Amino acid sequence: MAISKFPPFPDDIPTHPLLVVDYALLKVGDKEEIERLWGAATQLGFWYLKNHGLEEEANRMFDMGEETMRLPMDEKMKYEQGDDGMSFGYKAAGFNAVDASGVTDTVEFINIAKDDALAYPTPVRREYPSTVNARMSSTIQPFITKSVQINDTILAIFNQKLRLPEGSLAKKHRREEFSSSEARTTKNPAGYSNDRMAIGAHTDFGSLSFLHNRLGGLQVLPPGYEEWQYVKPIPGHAICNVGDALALFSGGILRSNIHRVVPPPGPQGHLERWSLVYFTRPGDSVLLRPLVDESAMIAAAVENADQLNTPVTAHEWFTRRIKNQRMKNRTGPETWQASRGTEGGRA
Ligand SMILES: O=C(O)CCC(=O)C(=O)O
Ligand SMILES: [Fe+2]
Repeated sequence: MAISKFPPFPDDIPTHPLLVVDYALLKVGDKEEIERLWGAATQLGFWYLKNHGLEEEANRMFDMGEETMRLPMDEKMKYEQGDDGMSFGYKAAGFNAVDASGVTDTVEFINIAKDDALAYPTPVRREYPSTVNARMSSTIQPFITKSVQINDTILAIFNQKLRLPEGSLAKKHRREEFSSSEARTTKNPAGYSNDRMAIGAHTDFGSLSFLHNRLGGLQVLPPGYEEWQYVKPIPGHAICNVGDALALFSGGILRSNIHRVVPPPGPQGHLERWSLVYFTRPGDSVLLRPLVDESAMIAAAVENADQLNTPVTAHEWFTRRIKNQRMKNRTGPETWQASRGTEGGRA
């Protein structure tokens, strides 16, 4: 799935520029690059990441996604997420709401638990379609292992910048503890009108998202803006963003920005759109609350930050949000409200 085979992103529609962060420089502790990352994570909460070294793995994940979505629908449905708030597995198009009125989403996706990929061939969270199992060792494990390494490096930088004791954020994302961390390959079929939301406006649930896009369609609503802005895919550049869990841990210093997905713009509009994300999320038992006891900087920030009235565990948080975006669980606009995170002010 080489990016060059797609028509270019149109040059006559406005896009929102993101800072470009060089992962190779982050890895060697380059101070200027760390400042650039910090600026991006605290202002918009989105940035491009170049030199991440995952292009090949990402291409193979797109192949896995295509193979999986080509399976007959009744086969895919054997691995559906279900209505109890579990994220792992297959989600059919139309099974989630995109807004409070109950308009349905248009994407299908397959979510693979980090825990299952790393424990393969022993299923520890759930079972997957044959197309996933066939690529677990060759494709999914390497993609997840490298994504985890990259996100761990970024978390260690945030740990230091937030003046937390060494390893504090790492302890909330331990490899050994079960979590909702997962890889997702998403397909949005062509043919929808350009204002039909593929994925409704949301903040990401977890700590860090690492996204690979080939076509346009991702939009952000930056602070102070009233109109959605496209984020232009750049070859070789991943798009990274902060999720609600890190925003909560940091007392709002790190920003979890609202975003959504619409069909690709202009000459890309007639194409199906594929995207790939690795979501780093805290361990299931971790409480989502500002780390005020561990950092004076966070304690000072927290007074004017969004925070949960009653802290919940990461597991409770994900279950509530995933469950309440499912159409099957919808009773009215309140169900959408119950699926929201920090984007509406106090969560
Ligand atoms: O497909 C994209 O560009 C973004 C997907 C997304 O926001 C998500 O799955 O949380
Ligand atoms: Fe997202």
